[in-house]
Amino acid sequence: MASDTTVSSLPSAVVHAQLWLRAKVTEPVQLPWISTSLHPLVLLTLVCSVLYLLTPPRTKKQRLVPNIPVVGVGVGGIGAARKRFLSESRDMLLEGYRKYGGNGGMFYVPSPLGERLMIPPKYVEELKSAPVDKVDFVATFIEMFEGKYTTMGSRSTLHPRTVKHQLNQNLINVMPAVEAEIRDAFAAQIPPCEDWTALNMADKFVQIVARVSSRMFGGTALSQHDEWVQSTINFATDGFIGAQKLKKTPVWLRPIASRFMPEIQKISHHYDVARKVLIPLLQERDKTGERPLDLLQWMKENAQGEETDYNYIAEIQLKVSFAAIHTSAAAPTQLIYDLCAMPEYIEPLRDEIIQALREENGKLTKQAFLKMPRLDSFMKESQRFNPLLLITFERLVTDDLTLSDGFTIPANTQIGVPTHAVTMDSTLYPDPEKFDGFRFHRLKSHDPIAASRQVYAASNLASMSFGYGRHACPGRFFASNEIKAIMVYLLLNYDFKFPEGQQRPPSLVVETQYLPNHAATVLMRKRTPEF
Ligand code: HEM
Repeated sequence: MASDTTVSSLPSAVVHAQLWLRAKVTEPVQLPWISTSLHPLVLLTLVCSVLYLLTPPRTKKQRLVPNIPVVGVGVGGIGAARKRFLSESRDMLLEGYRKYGGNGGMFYVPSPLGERLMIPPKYVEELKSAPVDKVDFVATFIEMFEGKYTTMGSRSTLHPRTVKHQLNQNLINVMPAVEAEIRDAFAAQIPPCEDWTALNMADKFVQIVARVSSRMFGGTALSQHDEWVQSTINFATDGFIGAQKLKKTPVWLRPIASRFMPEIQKISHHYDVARKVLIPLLQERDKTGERPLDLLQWMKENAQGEETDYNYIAEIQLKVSFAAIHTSAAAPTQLIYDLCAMPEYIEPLRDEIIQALREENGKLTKQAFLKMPRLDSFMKESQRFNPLLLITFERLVTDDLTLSDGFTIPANTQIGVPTHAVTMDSTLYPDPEKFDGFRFHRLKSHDPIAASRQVYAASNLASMSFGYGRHACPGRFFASNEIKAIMVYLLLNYDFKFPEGQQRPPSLVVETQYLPNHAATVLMRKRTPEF
């Protein structure tokens, strides 16, 4: 058995993130600048003045609605429960939903952000169209990723509106380039695998998806630009680790501590790379008049006012990579783990793909995708068990908000839907604990009218992995095609299995995130593809 020593001996940024989280979750942050040789009094005065200038206003206090239960509070009180949420949110959400959420009830889950109010579907319908300044999507994101320091989160509408319109209208037009990039990225990332070869596929998929996404963002000028591709990957990882470190630092110290954190410092380097690579590309297009079908060009053409500044477009393009790469790379990772754990699904999926491609002359057309309902179903079932986010539709209610039945959500309440727990509800999903890879395919065949509600990219009250309402993920249709194209390539070109004795590796809970395991390996062997 061979092993991929060149790459697997260099753990990726995400592995670092996971190892860091495991190791440091209880460690206080060390501040090297504290051990200075300045006189203690001078030091104290200096520190106090800087803190006075930099300390943010105190965050407003949350008011809990009486009679709504708070789950998971045990002997250690609310403080211990909030800490527990960091690594046990999945269990706490399942407990809350089973006890109180099932019949449209509400509950709070304690978390470091405060007690989050889990709301029932009837309120989601009403809140999905509430004014954005009252039910704030971006504020939650900024809080979650310490956006004030990491820059994660953006109130720009340039990228959501461009993804929603131009990208979604061109989904099939971008596919040939996506397919070509998948072939190149696999060739670059996966060794020959003539015999079974142990690979860390979680890392490989991050690299592959980063290249494929970059191809859609700006063609080969981006997908073959290694510095850009690595920055798109590390921008997210640095933001994620930086945010986790900051969360363990007292609020009043964050303005200073953030300046000394290597991850936060690296974020500005990623912006430098984005500007260095993207601005000349945009200027070149001005000169030649070239209008390629890619996101960068569509954003350039959609931009208005301050958005037309190429610095702005470059920064936003980097932020799109945060939304697109680790999210989409998680899916094939979870899928290969599921297929290794349940190899009985491999041949039926392969057969379906071969048949669909045969009927479409070997091309991944829109029709070809429609002829792969089992693959779509398997992807959705895999996401039901291992979604990237355990809570979605996260919003901050900024002012007291009274709903049509008279219930008032107090100002400064973080709301959300316990999406994963909802998909484990037996009234919505029969036998929910059973992994049934083709359940959505059967549902679609029995009820063709409701079929669109059962597809991977669907967003409805029973299926909110991509969120819901005006901020529902606009990239989900592209993600669905991209992940399918990767799985088609994988299933046609490789056999795969777990090393002897290895079980399906569990996902890692980090607050509301449920991350694919980056420590496991998969044995890969090349096969002769039919197409
Ligand atoms: C499997 C992959 C993906 C998952 C699981 C995912 C998930 C999500 C979720 C849960 C939201 C928030 C929705 C809400 O709260 O209602 C979101 C928003 C967003 N996603 Fe995705 N996403 C994925 C891929 C992508 C891709 C490939 C792109 C870009 C091409 C993208 C672009 C965005 C943007 C721009 C937003 C913000 C929408 C807004 O501000 O209104 N996502 N995504």
